[in-house]
Amino acid sequence: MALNGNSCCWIQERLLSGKGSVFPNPIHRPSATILPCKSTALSFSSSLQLQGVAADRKQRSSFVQAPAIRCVVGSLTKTQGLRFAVVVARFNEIVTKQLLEGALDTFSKYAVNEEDIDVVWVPGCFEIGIVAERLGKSQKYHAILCIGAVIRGDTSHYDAVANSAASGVLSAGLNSGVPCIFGVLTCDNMDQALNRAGGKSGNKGADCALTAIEMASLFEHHLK
Ligand SMILES: Nc1c(NC[C@H](O)[C@H](O)[C@H](O)CO)[nH]c(=O)[nH]c1=O
Ligand SMILES: CC(=O)[C@@H](O)COP(=O)(O)O
Repeated sequence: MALNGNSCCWIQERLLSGKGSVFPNPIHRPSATILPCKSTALSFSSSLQLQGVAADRKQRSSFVQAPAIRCVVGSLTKTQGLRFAVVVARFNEIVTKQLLEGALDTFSKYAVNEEDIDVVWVPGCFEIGIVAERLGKSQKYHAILCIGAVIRGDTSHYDAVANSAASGVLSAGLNSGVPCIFGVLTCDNMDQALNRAGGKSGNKGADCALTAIEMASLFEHHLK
């Protein structure tokens, strides 16, 4: 088990303090050799001698400090300088304009500068993917928010449009390397759609704007 400088110093401190060994259990000695950092090599060997002394005097109860797990998450409060494109479908505009309004309100609430937001209108959800990919590849934006509403009709056309929209947005993100957020409603009727565009079920456009901010921050502040 290779240790970093911090854990070597911790082990040295623990041994010198006589608080028992640093191995979790005498019978479970690590098979790998502990590799102390060079600066503590000599003092480390004397520490191991102390370990024997300490062990004679006290019941061994010890633990090994695992290296800290690094957690990475995008921020919702570090939006300065983040640029966004919003691709919105005109089809079912009574719904999509409310999704767009929810998204823009959220960007404003989280201090995204208006001059850092571009809105691009397309005819329908089927056209979102190719436009999102073009915007992503332009490298002008930190995230692309894709907004639309696919509402079931009398035929299976719904499935073609809904599935194409989803795969189009996914491909745009993967191909451009810029987060593309799926803010497309897929509903059985207009009531379901309106309820999710500012009605009793909230506003999916606002929700996805938050996702866009977090992903833009994750990529810009942590994954470069
Ligand atoms: N039925 C819906 C459509 N249909 C149009 C397609 O998106 C596309 O514009 C057309 O097939 C030409 O390529 N679009 C929606 O956004 N929502 C629908 O419910
Ligand atoms: C999702 C659609 O394309 C749909 O609105 C078309 O309606 P229909 O299936 O009645 O032609």
